[in-house]
Amino acid sequence: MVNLQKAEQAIALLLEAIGEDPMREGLADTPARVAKMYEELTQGYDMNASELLSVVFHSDNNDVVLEKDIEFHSLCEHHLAPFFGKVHIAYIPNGKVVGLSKLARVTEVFARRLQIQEQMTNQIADSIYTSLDPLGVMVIVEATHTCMTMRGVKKIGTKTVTVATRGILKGDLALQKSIQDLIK
Ligand SMILES: Nc1nc2c(ncn2[C@@H]2O[C@H](COP(=O)(O)OP(=O)(O)OP(=O)(O)O)[C@@H](O)[C@H]2O)c(=O)[nH]1
Ligand SMILES: [Zn+2]
Repeated sequence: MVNLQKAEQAIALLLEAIGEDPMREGLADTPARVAKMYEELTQGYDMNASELLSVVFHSDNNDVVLEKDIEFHSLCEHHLAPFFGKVHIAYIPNGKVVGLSKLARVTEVFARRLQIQEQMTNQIADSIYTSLDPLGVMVIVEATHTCMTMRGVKKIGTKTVTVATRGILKGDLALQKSIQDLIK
């Protein structure tokens, strides 16, 4: 849970630090707004992935299930700058499948935190691998980091791609390739 009062004080201090007057008309409500925004952007800390993935359905299918192009927004833990893009989640069921919306919800659980992209990718893969006990999981995340585009090296157009594989997908390059082809 975010301590809203503390967050408001911090934002007012930040405004002062950059030479602004936090009491001027346009900024008077800004500390409260920004505190609420951080509450929303970090609500993943209060969400539980294994609870979300506890409602499963029996299925004899053991071919790939892919939910692709799940959009996400997160905050990089180094600069508190947004990074955003798409998550693609593939898994090979082993008797259990989960409602498709839950894959998007699991993405929210881990995106709505201070993150680095590699860790977010691994956390999504691990939660599905642990909760569904599938034969394999592959998670691919493609993102733009505003800490690299609007500041620092300012390399507009750069994308970061991270991959996490679990189970039989770890060593099976042919299966990995067929999932990548489905994503294209
Ligand atoms: N591996 C990884 N690095 C990230 C991620 N988000 C931001 N970074 C990087 O974190 C690094 C932090 O580097 P520092 O040298 O401590 O910070 P900095 O001086 O602000 O670095 P510059 O961005 O190069 O100006 C930068 O290279 C960022 O590009 C992420 O999700 N994963
Ligand atoms: Zn950053």
